[in-house]
Amino acid sequence: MELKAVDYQSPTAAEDFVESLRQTGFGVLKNHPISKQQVSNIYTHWQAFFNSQHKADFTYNKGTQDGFFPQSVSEIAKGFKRKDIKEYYHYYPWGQCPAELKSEIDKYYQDTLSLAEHLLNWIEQESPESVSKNFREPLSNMIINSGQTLLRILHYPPLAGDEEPDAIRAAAHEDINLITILPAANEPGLQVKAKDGTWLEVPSDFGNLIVNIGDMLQEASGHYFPSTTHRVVNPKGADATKARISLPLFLHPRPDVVLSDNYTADAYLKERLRELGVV
Ligand SMILES: O=C(O)CCC(=O)C(=O)O
Ligand SMILES: [Fe+2]
Repeated sequence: MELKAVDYQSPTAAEDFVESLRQTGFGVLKNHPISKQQVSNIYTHWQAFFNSQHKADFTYNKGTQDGFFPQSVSEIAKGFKRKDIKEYYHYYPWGQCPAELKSEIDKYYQDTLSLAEHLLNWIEQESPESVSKNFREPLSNMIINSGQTLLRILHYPPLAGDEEPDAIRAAAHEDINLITILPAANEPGLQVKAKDGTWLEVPSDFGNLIVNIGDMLQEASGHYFPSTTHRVVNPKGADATKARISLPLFLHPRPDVVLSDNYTADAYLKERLRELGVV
């Protein structure tokens, strides 16, 4: 298995991209409409935020889950015991946000949301009839005005050397949502699990956009699209002293969207968050 970047402008882009999602759960796009300058500005500004004490003023709200999550409450992936070596901020347009960062991050959120609608149309259009006939509404419709779509700004601090031996930046997991859109981070480390169990590097050339299938689209497609396990490994050697910032947008359906005979989006999310011990 190999992950090749698909040219967003190519006449066969939809077909090539969806074929990659089907085979690997991941698709990589180049030559896409998200501005690199915008992404690199966000990395710079949020790195400064994570470096400042100001972040503690935005500690997450327990009920609504928006705001800053310090390393001490960072996630433990399903089936793992160690906390990931990361801190992060959950941005929702309705949630708390430092005033000086708001307009930039909101623009990115809205731009990427529009791109997501387009990519969900590609996915639907390229799905065989036997799969798409089970979608209860157009996929791109599911994310409109959902209020649940989450932009996570992740900061993986430089390694200090005193980490617990088996702790990693992000332990192996699957995403819960429909699809995730992620600009290549400023440092490598993201890996995806191939069907044969080996770990493959996701091409991290700055400017690539990485898209992956989450559990909700796997469920809605009757497992036609695989929600693939991925992780972020620790840097070695000289890279250990480098921080890494990444910016996944987790596209969530409206809570009332019916995913399958077994689940609405709301019931699915609650079940998964309970398993993770988040609610
Ligand atoms: O940091 C990354 O590259 C990926 C993060 C991720 O997989 C997640 O937060 O779900
Ligand atoms: Fe993930």
